[in-house]
Amino acid sequence: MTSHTLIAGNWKMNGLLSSLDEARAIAEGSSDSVVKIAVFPPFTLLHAMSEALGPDSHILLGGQDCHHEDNGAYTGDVSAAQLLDAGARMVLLGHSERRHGHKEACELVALKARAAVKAGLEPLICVGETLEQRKEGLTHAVLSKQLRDSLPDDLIGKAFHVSYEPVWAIGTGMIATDDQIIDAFALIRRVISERFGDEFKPHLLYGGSVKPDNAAEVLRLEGVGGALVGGASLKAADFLKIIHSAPLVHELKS
Ligand SMILES: O=C(CO)COP(=O)(O)O
Repeated sequence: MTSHTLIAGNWKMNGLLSSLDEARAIAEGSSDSVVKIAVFPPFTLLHAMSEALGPDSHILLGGQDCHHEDNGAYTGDVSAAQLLDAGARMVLLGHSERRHGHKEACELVALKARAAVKAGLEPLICVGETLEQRKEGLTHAVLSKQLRDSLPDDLIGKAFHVSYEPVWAIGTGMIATDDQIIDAFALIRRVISERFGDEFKPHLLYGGSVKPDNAAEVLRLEGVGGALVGGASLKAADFLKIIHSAPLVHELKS
């Protein structure tokens, strides 16, 4: 069984209205690609980007986080329904910059995932170990716990995605080795199929220092269904090179 490769760009806290030109260039440069493409701009750009790309754009948009409640007195937060309203179809959850920078626990990520699917968004849930945890031989234990506790039962039967992003590979230029990625993906697939059943095969992405010159190698690895790209998604020229180096489809392994 095959599925379209998903190439997603996480703009993090980057981008002003002037950056919409990059989004337009990404759309124009990929109009003939069957690779699934997603961009996660900051909240401030979501609606403007949705308008700039138009209602029939092949680029899926997503928020970088959402609150777990539908609405209420949560100053500074954004709900899943508000993201949808602004043009998002997806939402990033549990990114390590939130798990570590904002001390977000797995249980909170699970509540957010529940709110996301309830609102009709596809969550893209990130997991990954720190360098310390890897050095201590805890990678499997950390990933298993994050997957077990961050994925609510509400995801059963719903479209969602998981990205393996080793914390030490994010923004460092130090991409994980093929063996490290293959090993982590085998574990992630096993945990997800134990939890959701063999039939269920979400997109599994790799993230962490994916660049135009290493994307093809990562994306050809067994079971890698796409990439979640940070820095190299900010410039259309770089992101398009990654999109064009991706296989159009990948095998879904059980
Ligand atoms: O955090 C990431 C994507 O979510 C990866 O960031 P970089 O591609 O900049 O390493």
